[in-house]
Amino acid sequence: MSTTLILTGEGLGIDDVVRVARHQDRVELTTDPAILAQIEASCAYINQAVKEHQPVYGVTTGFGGMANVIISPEEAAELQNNAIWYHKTGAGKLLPFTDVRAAMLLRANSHMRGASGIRLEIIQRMVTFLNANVTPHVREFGSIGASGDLVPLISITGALLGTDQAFMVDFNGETLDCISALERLGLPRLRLQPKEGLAMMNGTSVMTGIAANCVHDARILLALALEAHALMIQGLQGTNQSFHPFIHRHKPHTGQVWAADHMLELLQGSQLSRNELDGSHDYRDGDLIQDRYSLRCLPQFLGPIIDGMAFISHHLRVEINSANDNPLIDTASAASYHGGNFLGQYIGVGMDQLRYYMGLMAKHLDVQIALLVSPQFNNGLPASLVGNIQRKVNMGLKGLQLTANSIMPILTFLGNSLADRFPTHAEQFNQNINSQGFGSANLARQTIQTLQQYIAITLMFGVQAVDLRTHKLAGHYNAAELLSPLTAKIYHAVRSIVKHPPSPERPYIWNDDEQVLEAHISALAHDIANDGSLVSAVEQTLSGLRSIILFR
Ligand SMILES: O=C(O)/C=C/c1cccc(O)c1
Repeated sequence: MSTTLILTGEGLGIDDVVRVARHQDRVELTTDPAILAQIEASCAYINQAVKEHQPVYGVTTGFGGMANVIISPEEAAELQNNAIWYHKTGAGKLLPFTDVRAAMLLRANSHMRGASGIRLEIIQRMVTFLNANVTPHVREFGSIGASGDLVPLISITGALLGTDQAFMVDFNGETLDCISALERLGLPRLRLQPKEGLAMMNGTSVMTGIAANCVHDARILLALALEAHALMIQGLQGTNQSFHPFIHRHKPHTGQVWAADHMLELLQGSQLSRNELDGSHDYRDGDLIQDRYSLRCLPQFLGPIIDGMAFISHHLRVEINSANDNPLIDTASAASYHGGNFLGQYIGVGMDQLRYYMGLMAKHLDVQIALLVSPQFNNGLPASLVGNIQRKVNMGLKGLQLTANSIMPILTFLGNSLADRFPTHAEQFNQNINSQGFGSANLARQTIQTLQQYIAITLMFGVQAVDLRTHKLAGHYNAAELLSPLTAKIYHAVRSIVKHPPSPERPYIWNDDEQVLEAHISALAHDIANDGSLVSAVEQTLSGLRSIILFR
């Protein structure tokens, strides 16, 4: 259901950003007189400072490493408008429009805090663009995340104002130059007044918008990964004893305890996994008395990822609701302060962490797949999870594992940090520390899209494994009858997306030449990326995560 979001500069959540960016929820600026008066007062402060020749960075001086240049009142507006031209230097592919929409929303929200000295008319223009589905073209290279996302934000600014035809937009699916777009919207072209160029470009909104979309997706992938593990544990006939509350009470890290409790919930009622919560140890002929680490230590391994995601989400939310340009105007004290809220280090470090965690998650799932396909470790299932073992020319999920094995190393590679690789010489050594937050967030998007493919594959392994285990235990292949009620939901969702409904006669994959697995991967990954039925099937896991990862 579409709602209207009111921007006040506070209280905006990650899910709000996603609703506007991806689902076209409407946006309005608050009509709260105190907030509007504050915005006006910040503009009045700037105009006065210009008139009185007061030394204020970027208002009556040049920018950055040229801040020693004095700017006269006559030149003050020109300084801002000129910034649009020399920052029109974006390179590479266009950013997804959903990320640019998130960026415009966050820039407007930031300005509503009334500390930036920008007119309401320009803030409103971002909202008009959002509601009319007009999205400026922004390129993937150009920001070092230090003085904010200067180059990407200027692409937005030039389009909003109609500075030149070189600034292009997507107008509801049509590519247009910004001047034609403004005509269609019935809006005049605008010029910036003193400080407004800095207010627009000197902030973290693009990297933060990308990060919000990525964190939303990462939470879904974490939920799906937990459910895939639950399927695979049942496929391997693992025990629930490793998740016993007694164990985790004695090492009560928040994420670890939650993961253990949740695995118990996910496995509850399963007739495939071993129920040993009473402390019994089900000795199996010649087999290990306890599960291997990828099963037994799951809460200890995933716990730090869950806690880490909570940390990232918390700081992302603070950034979303921040004034992040320079200088900031304190109208109550009739002062302006030179600082550096535009340094996107929380985003840079946060997105580095996010990619690192996603890489760890993939590595964990990859080893679970390896157990499943290896008769030495899979507790009696066929090699490579072959369905029809009567047919010798049948290799099962061998090719699928190769694809998984080709993706996992890329995900762990993408887990490398970027924030520590900053150029100290940037912008005449003025921006000599910089966050690389924009680059890190762009890499995070790549991680998310790659992991969506990987999780799709993981689910295919989980589903085939539980069908084969069901056959071993019950003599038929319909795992839905023996799975825990919670994991039966994701099982059904997978079977329905790949258009292979459960059957007592045969597992998901019987003979190699009966289906194109590539098409299955693609259909499942598409469903995940679009919050489809797989995401609905794991709602209980998502809502559990919501309780410990700040989800708003
Ligand atoms: O040092 C600062 O506060 C800002 C540097 C800056 C801002 C805008 C455009 C630039 O080229 C540098």
